[in-house]
Amino acid sequence: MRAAVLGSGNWGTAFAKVLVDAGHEVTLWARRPELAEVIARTHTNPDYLPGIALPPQLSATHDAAAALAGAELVAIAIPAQTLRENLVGWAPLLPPTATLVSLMKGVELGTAKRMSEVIAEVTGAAPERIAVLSGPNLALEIAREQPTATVVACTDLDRAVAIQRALTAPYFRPYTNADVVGCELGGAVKNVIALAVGIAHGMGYGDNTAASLITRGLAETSRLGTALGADPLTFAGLAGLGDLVATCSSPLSRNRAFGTRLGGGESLQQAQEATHGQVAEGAKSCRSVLELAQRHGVDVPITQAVEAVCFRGLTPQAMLERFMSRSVKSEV
Ligand SMILES: NC(=O)C1=CN([C@@H]2O[C@H](COP(=O)(O)OP(=O)(O)OC[C@H]3O[C@@H](n4cnc5c(N)ncnc54)[C@H](O)[C@@H]3O)[C@@H](O)[C@H]2O)C=CC1
Ligand SMILES: O=C(CO)COP(=O)(O)O
Repeated sequence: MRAAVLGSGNWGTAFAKVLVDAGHEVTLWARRPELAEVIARTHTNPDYLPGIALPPQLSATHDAAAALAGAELVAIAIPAQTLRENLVGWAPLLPPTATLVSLMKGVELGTAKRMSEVIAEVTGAAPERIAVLSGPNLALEIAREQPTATVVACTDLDRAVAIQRALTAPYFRPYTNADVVGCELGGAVKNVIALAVGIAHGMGYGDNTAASLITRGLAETSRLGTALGADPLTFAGLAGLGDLVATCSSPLSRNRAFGTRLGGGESLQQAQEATHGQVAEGAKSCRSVLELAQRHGVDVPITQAVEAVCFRGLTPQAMLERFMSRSVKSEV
């Protein structure tokens, strides 16, 4: 199969390697011509995955038309909030029958749309042609070929199975799921919960606090997802609990690290500067996830508090006090 991966940051680059290792002909698109040149010449991506040897068969280009020509699978891994503007340019170049796979974990600001919804809207592609990949997929671990499971979600299950087969590599094991809404929401909301866990970690709190936030974060994600039509069981799976645990526990997570900075007393701007251009999606998607929840009348206290820390001057200390002083209730 011929595949294009649009976005050569951490995940786009690692995912392109998975595709090559699964036996495909892959071209990686980089926004900056100089990065495309370095990847093509050195078979490394020093800006995002230093020390990782990329397969020499992996092509890299700054020319989106060249990357997309003849592609049967197009995977997109750019910051969620830049998807719409980029897709407008890419849409005329997309092969008409290609499967479009979102690797992104965010909800669009302003519209509160999921990434697959933005793809459908801008490209006009039928939902059956659009798939979502989600799960506990820290890019660096996958680039290091550490055994990892993932989920391919598509409303067209035959297509999900075809993608699953195409992506299977010795260290990468995809499962299928027809619940696109649940898989996408699981991925987007866990970034917000990881910010909360990071904030608590930055304040010096330990594993009880983290596990409490993870578990109640999962409850909040399930509540929102169910209200939006997702299958509640999805949140017990890789795109729910799996990704939440990986992201909230790992020092590799940009969202958790971002939260740790906030909890340690840094401002939003300071934390943003420290990411060196790498994306911490939750710091933006907390606003669109909150909007989505408010539209559907769903209580999302952790998301609401994270949004307030990021944008309304709530202090980390006041955030934790707010959680602990909520009215007592039954767990389920
Ligand atoms: N890094 C990871 O472990 C995983 C990331 N994801 C998701 O994948 C998406 C991409 O994440 P990463 O690759 O990690 O991000 P990253 O920050 O490592 O790389 C982002 C890439 O997008 C490019 N970019 C930045 N602004 C752009 C713009 N305006 N237009 C076009 N390209 C632009 C950057 O140059 C870079 O190549 C995010 O939604 C993230 O949540 C999902 C699973 C795992
Ligand atoms: O989505 C991820 C792991 O599944 C990566 O999380 P971060 O974006 O927080 O690094």
